[in-house]
Amino acid sequence: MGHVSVVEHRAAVEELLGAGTAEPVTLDRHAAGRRIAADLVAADDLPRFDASAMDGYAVCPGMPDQLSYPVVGDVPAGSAPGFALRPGEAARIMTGARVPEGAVAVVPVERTDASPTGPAPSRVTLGVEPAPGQHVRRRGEDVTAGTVIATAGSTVTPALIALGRSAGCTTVEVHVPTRVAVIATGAELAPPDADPGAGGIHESNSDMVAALAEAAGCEVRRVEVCSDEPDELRALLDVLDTDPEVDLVVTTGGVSAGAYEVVRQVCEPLASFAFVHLAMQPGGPQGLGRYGSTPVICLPGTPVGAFVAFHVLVRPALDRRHGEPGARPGHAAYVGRTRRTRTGRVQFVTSVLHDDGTVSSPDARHLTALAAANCLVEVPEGVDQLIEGDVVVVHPV
Ligand SMILES: Nc1nc2c(c(=O)[nH]1)N[C@H]1C(S)=C(S)[C@@H](COP(=O)(O)OP(=O)(O)OC[C@H]3O[C@@H](n4cnc5c(N)ncnc54)[C@H](O)[C@@H]3O)O[C@H]1N2
Ligand code: MOO
Repeated sequence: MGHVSVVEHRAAVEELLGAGTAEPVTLDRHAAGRRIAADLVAADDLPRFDASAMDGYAVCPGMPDQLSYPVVGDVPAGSAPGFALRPGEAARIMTGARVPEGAVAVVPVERTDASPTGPAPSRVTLGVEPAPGQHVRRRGEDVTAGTVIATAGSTVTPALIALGRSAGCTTVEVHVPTRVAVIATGAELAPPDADPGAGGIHESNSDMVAALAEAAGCEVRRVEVCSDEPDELRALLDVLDTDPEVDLVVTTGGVSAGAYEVVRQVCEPLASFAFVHLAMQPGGPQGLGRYGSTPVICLPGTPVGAFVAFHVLVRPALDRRHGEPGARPGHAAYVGRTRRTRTGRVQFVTSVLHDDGTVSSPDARHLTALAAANCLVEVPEGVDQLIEGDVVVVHPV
């Protein structure tokens, strides 16, 4: 095992995963939440034409104080008025309908002597003198064709679906989720519905890692649990390597120094693989490489180690592939009892960031602390204790 820093290993994971791809998808509800890969440009003006904002009368005053008009037409929404208003004329018009050429303003029906229902009258008298442009939504006043309405890196939201569709866009270019297979390894692992027996344990990593991958925008294609038999793992990896719908395999367990480290036994002989013990705790033992042509990332078996390693080492590479800005580390003042930490390695302490901006690391153990945590406090290699008031680096999880 070589000695590699967290930063170096994170870069190696990024290099192994490479850049992501993009695809056009229909701009519909299924696109909501997708990360946009290329600027989205309005295909049409919005509104597409000068449109009425009210049910009422479009008027073309013949003189400044004209209140009484002959009604020369009726324009329901969806129709194209086949006439132009001449000075002194009015037309009945509905909200959203295209205003006839010549119209200067729209007067709501409530401000006239006309009935809101029934056939259009032959004359209408206004209760107010309209201001020019009143209640007319001008063509392109919201957005004009060719304008960027969403930039690469932003997300498809329900509001963007409304804007994009209204502006005539039918598709949007989005990042393609990385398709992931997860394999938890270990002879001791019993599925949730099985009795673990005397030496077995309840298996948990497979679905934890799968859920972490989904939270990182991946599509999880397979979730497997494999024994410590090298042939079984090999057979599984062979299948996944020939599956064109798997971009990445993440394994857990079998990477440390024991006699039955199935992941190392199968992968370490392969030229592209490297197994290392990072100066990081938890999650120190790590491996990566290609099985055939498929990138494989090997996380340690301890659930807390696998969780932390996923966050610290794998998530940034996935974020990059998916065009995600990624959660930025912050700073917070440590509160609570003095906590001893081990030097010689970077430690990621499961912690709670409070609303007042302070952070504490409850003295709970392992998975209890992980389940209660909303962040990891990064303790640098040379630091041997956390004291109240210390300003620490905090990674949201
Ligand atoms: N002699 C040494 N022993 C160990 C070292 C070392 O450097 N020298 N490193 C320790 C560290 S740190 C870690 S982390 C673990 C990593 O070990 P493995 O990746 O080989 O994982 P396993 O041995 O398979 O399992 C470790 C632990 O986690 C439990 N586990 C495993 N998989 C699951 C699962 N899917 N669901 C729930 N729990 C799981 C497993 O039962 C073990 O208790 O090695 C240390 N040892
Ligand atoms: O590196 Mo391990 O137990 O500390 O996850």
